[in-house]
Amino acid sequence: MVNKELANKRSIFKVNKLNLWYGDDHALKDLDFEMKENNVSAIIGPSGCGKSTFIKTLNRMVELIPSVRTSGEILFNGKNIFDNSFRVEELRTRVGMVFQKPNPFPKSIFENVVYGAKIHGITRKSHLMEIAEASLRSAALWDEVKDRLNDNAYGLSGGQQQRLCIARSIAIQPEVLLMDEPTSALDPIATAKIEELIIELKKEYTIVIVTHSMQQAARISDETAFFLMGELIEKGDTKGIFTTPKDKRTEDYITGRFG
Ligand SMILES: Nc1ncnc2c1ncn2[C@@H]1O[C@H](COP(=O)(O)OP(=O)(O)OP(=O)(O)O)[C@@H](O)[C@H]1O
Repeated sequence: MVNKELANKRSIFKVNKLNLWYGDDHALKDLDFEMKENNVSAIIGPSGCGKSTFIKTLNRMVELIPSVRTSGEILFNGKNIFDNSFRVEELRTRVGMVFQKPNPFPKSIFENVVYGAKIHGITRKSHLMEIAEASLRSAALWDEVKDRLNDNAYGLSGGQQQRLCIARSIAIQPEVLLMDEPTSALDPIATAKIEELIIELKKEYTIVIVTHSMQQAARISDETAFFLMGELIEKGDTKGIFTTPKDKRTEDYITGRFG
């Protein structure tokens, strides 16, 4: 069944025939993938199938590894991110990333959130304070930290640190948030908070989340993509993928026959 609401949404990323090699290792194979605005896409698949590589390609972070070579195109708002005219700094500003392990800087909570804004030349204290408050509110952390903004971020719990990292990403107003297993280092309560936050954030952002938890993909994503050995086997409406997968390999994976 064609999801009409989804079909009417604007395309943020359109990936055409993407291949990626680490030296001789062919890690992504002929991927086609489309991502619509204000949607949560979950990427699932067994270890080593290329999930992290794929999302790190979307903001060209993967190119920090010298052996990487790519072919194909990734259109971001219609422009190929591999074109020489596309500035990688701009791409990474508009496509933020949150990692598996929370990685705050060894600075105060406030300095963590406004780090990107300062790099972009904002210096006025009142403006930085506005950015910090808005970002921390969006990341559902404001109430917990508003009285200790000058404390070191390392004093926060793991779940709070992860929400701080989300606030830091939001502070530079990206369009897309890439999340690489953002709850795998967290307990169930902190995980539930991040999941609620993701559902709230999709009103303003387009989100791609890599997850090993199929329950998590089912709870929070609109679309799910199943990767296997560098190939995109199947992608579609999350409910459809989990109830009536088209490919036998997807079915085997979601029913726990391998992975
Ligand atoms: N820096 C690297 N250098 C060389 N090969 C790499 C590098 N990173 C990943 N690979 C290889 O690329 C393939 C895909 O790895 P990737 O980390 O993207 O998979 P994944 O699905 O995210 O795995 P996991 O679920 O375990 O995190 C694997 O064969 C891996 O060994």
